[in-house]
Amino acid sequence: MLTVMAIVARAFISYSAKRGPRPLVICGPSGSGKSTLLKRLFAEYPETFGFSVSHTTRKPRAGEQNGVHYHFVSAEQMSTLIGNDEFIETATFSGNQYGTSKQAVYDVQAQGKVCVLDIEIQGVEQIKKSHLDPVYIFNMPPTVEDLEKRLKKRGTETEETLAKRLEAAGREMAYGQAPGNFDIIVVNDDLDRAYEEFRNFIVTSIQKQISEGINVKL
Ligand SMILES: Nc1ncnc2c1ncn2[C@@H]1O[C@H](COP(=O)(O)OP(=O)(O)OP(=O)(O)O)[C@@H](O)[C@H]1O
Repeated sequence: MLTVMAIVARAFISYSAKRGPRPLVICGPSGSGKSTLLKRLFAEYPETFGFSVSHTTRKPRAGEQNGVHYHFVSAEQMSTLIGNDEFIETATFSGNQYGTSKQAVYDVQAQGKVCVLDIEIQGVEQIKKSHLDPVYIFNMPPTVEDLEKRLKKRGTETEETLAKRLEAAGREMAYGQAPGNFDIIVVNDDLDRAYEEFRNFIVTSIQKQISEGINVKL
């Protein structure tokens, strides 16, 4: 019995090692500070992390390269990919479809980088059904009142979009705090303190993977 378990464990480790480092899912209400934390993380570890290249049905703009800025696809190709369950998350903005494919995440892993996925709850639910096996981080503000203040101060919202974001925040915070949904909940109260907790958790996880033979630069 022990031998079978050892074989299974070894097979799993070698499978993961081939795939590369585990992706990093970061989820949290709009305005909770995900971009702020990620920006600091990328600045501190410029070679460790990467973003996946999304698919889109919108036309390329001048200077945009297929496979670099986006994978540009037709609406028909997009539907086929969706039908084949290729995406972690899809969304529609002003008539165009966008999506993060599982393959795009594997491509980042193959470069020995930790693929960062800044996704919403639906994406988290999708990814839990996949084989991507990421590390899950939920980022939240101390209170919804703080969130409102920060979004107002950021100056990016109309009254309507602000109301929508705050309404979604209540649902998201309940999901984020439900037992078992995330590996860690980082409350973004004081930015320096929150960043330290965020960074230390990620670095510890990467160091563990390195000790298991995964190749990633830290
Ligand atoms: N700990 C903090 N204390 C005070 N303000 C903060 C803190 N963290 C972030 N902010 C500010 O709050 C605003 C929202 O942060 P940010 O844009 O990083 O959020 P986000 O979660 O990435 O939002 P979105 O999902 O809409 O992109 C920004 O103006 C940022 O400077």
